[in-house]
Amino acid sequence: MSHTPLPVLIAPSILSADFGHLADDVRDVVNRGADWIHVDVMDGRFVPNITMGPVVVEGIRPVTDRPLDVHLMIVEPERYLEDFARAGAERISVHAEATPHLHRALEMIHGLGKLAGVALNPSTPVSAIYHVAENLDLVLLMTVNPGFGGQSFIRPMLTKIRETRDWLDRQGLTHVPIEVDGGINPETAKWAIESGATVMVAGSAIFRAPDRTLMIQQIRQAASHPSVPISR
Ligand SMILES: O=C(CO)[C@@H](O)[C@H](O)COP(=O)(O)O
Ligand SMILES: [Fe+2]
Repeated sequence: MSHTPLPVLIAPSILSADFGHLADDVRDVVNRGADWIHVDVMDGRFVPNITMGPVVVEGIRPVTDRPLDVHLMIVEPERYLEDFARAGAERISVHAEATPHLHRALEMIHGLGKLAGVALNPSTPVSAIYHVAENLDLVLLMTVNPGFGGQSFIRPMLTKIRETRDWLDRQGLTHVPIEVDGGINPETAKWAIESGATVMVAGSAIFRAPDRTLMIQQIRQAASHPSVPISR
């Protein structure tokens, strides 16, 4: 199966930014090459952590013209879609596990004029999105268990990335990117890109890098370097 021609995009997760200087950190990663800004919304119910809501999206919206990529890790996401759309999200991803009405949630996002993504936990099979093929602008595959930054990439997710890419391509959805989220660094990005993902979310790797420009470049170009065996 040939690799998708979609460009590799870098989406720094502001979960690892300095919240006391959030605008400065957003500006900084944009100036250093970020394509999207990834916003992790957690409610303390879907995941065991509480982070930020629409006011933060609204606060960073004027800071950059880069797309704000909102990842909702909240139960009943339908209740808040309008708030995030109004706050300035460009894309909104909801977890398949967080709503019994996934199709409706995606239609709501489109009705608000936004791009719709579905996020899947590591344990959720790709078949969870079969019924919403026509409603997808993005598939977000968690490569850690959601809830926290700084965790290690779960390697068996590489098979799931490949399975998802093959399924999307078979549906004629070659334009729909796969975003990977969790434990992304230049090494894991290489594996993920070679498996068919093109949007790299990275929080700790970018915000804690001594040289953020270099880190963004290394993640973007990860797959251009010679293969090394995946160590076990
Ligand atoms: O959605 C999540 C975590 O649930 C992510 O977006 C993390 O924020 C990624 O952080 P790193 O693993 O890159 O540090
Ligand atoms: Fe995320």
